[in-house]
Amino acid sequence: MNIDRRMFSLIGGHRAPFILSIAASGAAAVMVIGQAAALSRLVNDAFIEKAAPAELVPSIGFFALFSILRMLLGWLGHNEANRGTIAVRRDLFAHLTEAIALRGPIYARSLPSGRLSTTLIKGVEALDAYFSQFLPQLFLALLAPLIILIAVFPVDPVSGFILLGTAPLIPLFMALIGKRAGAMTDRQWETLSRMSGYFLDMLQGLPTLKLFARSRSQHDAIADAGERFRTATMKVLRVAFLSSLTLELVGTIGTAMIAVAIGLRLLTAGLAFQTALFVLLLTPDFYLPLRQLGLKFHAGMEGASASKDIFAVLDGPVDDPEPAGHPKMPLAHTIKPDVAGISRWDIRFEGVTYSYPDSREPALSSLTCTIPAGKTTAVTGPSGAGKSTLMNLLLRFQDPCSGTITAGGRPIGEYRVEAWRELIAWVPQHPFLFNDTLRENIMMANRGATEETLRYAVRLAGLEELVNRLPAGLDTPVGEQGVRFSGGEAQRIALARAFMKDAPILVLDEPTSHTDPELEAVLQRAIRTLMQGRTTLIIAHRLETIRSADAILVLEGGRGSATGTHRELMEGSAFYRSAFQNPEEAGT
Ligand SMILES: Nc1ncnc2c1ncn2[C@@H]1O[C@H](COP(=O)(O)OP(=O)(O)OP(=O)(O)O)[C@@H](O)[C@H]1O
Repeated sequence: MNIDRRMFSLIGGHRAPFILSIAASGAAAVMVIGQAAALSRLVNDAFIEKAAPAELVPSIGFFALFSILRMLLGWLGHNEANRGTIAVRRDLFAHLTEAIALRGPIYARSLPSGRLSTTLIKGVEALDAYFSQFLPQLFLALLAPLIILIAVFPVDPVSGFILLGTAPLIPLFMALIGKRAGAMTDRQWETLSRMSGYFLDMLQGLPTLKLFARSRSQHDAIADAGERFRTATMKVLRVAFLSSLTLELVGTIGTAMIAVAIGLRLLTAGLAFQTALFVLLLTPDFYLPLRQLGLKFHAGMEGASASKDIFAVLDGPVDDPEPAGHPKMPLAHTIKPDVAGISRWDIRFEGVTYSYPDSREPALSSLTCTIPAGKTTAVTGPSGAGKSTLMNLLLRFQDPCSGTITAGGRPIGEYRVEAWRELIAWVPQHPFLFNDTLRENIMMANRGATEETLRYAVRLAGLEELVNRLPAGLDTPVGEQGVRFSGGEAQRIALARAFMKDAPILVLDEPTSHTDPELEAVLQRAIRTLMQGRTTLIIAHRLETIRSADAILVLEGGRGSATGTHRELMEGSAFYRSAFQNPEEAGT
């Protein structure tokens, strides 16, 4: 019946509106009894007792009163269920985005394209229907027939027994159908996720597909996925249709049995007309919530299927709420590196090994090295050597499989992830720009910063001229993923963010693509200013950057093959020598 304890747990602190909704629906069921009682009395008095019109007024009044109350309570129940659902959805969305953020970009990238967005958008939407429609209806289907049964039994036990005998058939059939429908809805959900993935892949890779004349085959793949989704949906709809038909049938047969039994007893005068009418009026309302549950059954199924993906995201690693606490790393550039104690903030990798899931070879293997506090360490090595993996481990986008990374006298895993990341400013090679103004894109690094700090960061990042050229200056929208900026400009925006954050640790991935020499010089100058006095880890591609670093780490095949200064490495590392002996040869 799609009642999942974990789904209930999502309601969390928002039980009140749901309880109110169920109570209102229960009270509406009581009003139905009042309505039936008033109407049966009215008809009996008018046609059997031939009462005077004035004597009918109280029954008419009660009937109107119960009808209005029923309507209002129904509305309240509906409204409260929606209110509760909106609160659950808001919380769920926040938990999901928090869980995804905590797992980091490696996790997001490891999922098939579109899966995460389908979970976030369609999944949460499917749960919406589960909470606002299916769940209240489920309780109503349990409560309303029970209330009606309590009203019918004392006045007509025969009808009471018929109702009692037929009602369990409905959940029984639903459970039988549900078993099969569950697997089908799961398949439908799976094909929907795959289809979204194809769409996203095609949109993102359109230039590549065009260039290799493969857009036709991708089009066919989408058509295939669409067809599979259609087939899966039709199967689900067939079962949904069958289930509501079955429930309708049970309801109709039950009503017919009661009508026949009442008719026979009316003929033999074994039953009063008013009682007979009262029971007959209530019978459709007895089956109604159960039949309506059949209609909402599909929403319940879809919600249950979607919840599997949602829980898979929520069940990810959680940030330990009671870890060593907030690391208080001093801003290295405000302290001279030789001050006693700063070396406590050296970042040490001790026997760190990391293997990607489904990978045979570790990306990093027993790496032991130190990134001295307040100094610049350049990391270099051939493609695939593990440089980005090292950076991701430091940023805690992933955790070592074995070995430890320590800073401030503790393994960094003992700090709260968010608190640790607060210490780091990260300038990736391809920074992400959000579809907002330039100001917001820079301010996101430090929401509380003043306009003066913002202007200062813009100047240090060499963005002043660009800002002056923009139509609305800092308030110019950057467009989706920063379409209006070049790669070099986006890099400088990322540098401005880092200046704004003013964090003691700086992690940078030096851009490999060359902009024009003038801009290049601006970028390099900005990077050098930013690095000053901070604990910097830079994935370096240019000899100039590497030479200016305090220490150089050469990675090869996931292992630290050499460390030292430029001069030492020229002598001691074959890779380093071959890569950098010619000063013009900059890239790695
Ligand atoms: N998400 C992933 N899943 C599986 N293997 C991965 C993943 N990311 C990287 N690898 C593998 O891990 C190894 C190290 O990759 P990494 O990206 O750290 O190298 P890199 O030195 O940064 O390379 P480059 O200079 O080309 O960016 C490579 O063999 C790569 O194929």
